[in-house]
Amino acid sequence: MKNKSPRAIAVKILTEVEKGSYSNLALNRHLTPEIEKEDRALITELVYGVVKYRVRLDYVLSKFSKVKISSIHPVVLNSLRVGLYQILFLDKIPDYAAVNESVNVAKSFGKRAAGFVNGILRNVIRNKDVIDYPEPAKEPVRYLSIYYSFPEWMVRRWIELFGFDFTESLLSAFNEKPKLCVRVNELKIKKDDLKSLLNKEGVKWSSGLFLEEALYIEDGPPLTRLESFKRGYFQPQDESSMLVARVLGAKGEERVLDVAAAPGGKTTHIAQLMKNTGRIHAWDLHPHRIELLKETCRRLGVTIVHPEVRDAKIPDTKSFVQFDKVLVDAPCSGLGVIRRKPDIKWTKKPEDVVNLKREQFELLSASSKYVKPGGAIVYSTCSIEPEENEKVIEKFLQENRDFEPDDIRPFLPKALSGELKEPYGYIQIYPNVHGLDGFFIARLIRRQ
Ligand SMILES: C[S@@+](CC[C@H](N)C(=O)[O-])C[C@H]1O[C@@H](n2cnc3c(N)ncnc32)[C@H](O)[C@@H]1O
Repeated sequence: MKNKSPRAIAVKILTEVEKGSYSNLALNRHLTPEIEKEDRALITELVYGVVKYRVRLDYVLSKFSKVKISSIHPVVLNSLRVGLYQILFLDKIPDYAAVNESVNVAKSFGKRAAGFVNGILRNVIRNKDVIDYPEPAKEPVRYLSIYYSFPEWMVRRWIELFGFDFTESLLSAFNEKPKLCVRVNELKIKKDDLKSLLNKEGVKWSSGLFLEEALYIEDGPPLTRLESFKRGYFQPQDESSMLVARVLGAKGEERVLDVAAAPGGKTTHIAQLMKNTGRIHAWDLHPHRIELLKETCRRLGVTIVHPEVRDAKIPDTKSFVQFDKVLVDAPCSGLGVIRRKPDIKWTKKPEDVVNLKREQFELLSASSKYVKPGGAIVYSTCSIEPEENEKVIEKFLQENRDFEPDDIRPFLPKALSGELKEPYGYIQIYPNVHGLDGFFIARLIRRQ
């Protein structure tokens, strides 16, 4: 496909995503520097929009197409989805422009494909205000699954866990476009100085919702091209992820172990809170991810981290009871961060949650051996699934009587600690409640 229009590029990316690419990686590959800022923004919006709303888009298309959706050629289908997404969701783009652009993309497949796309999209425009969706009262799972575009298994699971109303607000929040959040690297720059510098670099920012080290990026050039990024004055990181280092509460001069550390967002935040004193051992299973962690430490000027490629499930007996603080930021389903990674809707399967909980429990159990008596272990995931979170903690506490839940309220901002219930040992963050990525954080103490 030689067409270099933003819609054509979006269709190409979407067709790669359907073959198994992650949308963020495919976007990075195709968003070459010569593409204008506005076009980059449009391509990104179209790709994430179609990935996010695929079920709803296909449902609407199926109402207007005589050909079964599964029989339409992927490029023609993605031209239709891109056109339909603009018609249903992007008021700033006139309907006729959305149709013409999709027709142009489909033209590479011949006149018939172009006519097919033209006919369906024009028909949608005439009828878009009277599209029938399943009735929520009669078919709650099907309705939520189609309207908010989620796999039925996720919707069913969340309705069982949280009820219909909470699930609906959760799905809606997962579909919102999250703002980019960064952590001010106070090891290198004062927050007010970074704000002034960002102003000079043409970046619009706003303050964090809960934490003083957080800033939201409202608009501006791509972050990694900024001098302030290259100099290590900030690190992209969601605010809920920043809560983890806060809850760990490591102080300067302590010995800390971060068993699943790469690419290092939380490790470097811990180092920042320790004022770059003491020692952090940072392990990860994957060598290429440890390289990323080293690079992050270098850029941010963090010097107390000792990275090591290690499987944290294999005991290192000489390190037992050696650490004041241990962090287990466990591999997880990622179902809490769908607003940032919409592919998760389609790549995760119900069995992932079941398989992961075993892995998470083993990782927590193995890591607990390194905690000194009186020391603390923090367990976190970017998931909202109880099996990966409080159930792992409950099982661990049942089998490890030398650990007890700790009160995490002193480590949290007041706006969050107020909502916790006894024994105050963990917090579950939800995007629809807190406006942050879904996250779970628990803190346990090893008895003296
Ligand atoms: C959620 S990510 C960690 C993110 C990291 N803490 C941060 O804030 O940047 C989980 C990490 O666990 C690592 N991992 C998975 N199994 C592991 C194991 N058995 N031992 C050590 N690391 C492991 C993965 O390679 C992955 O980098």
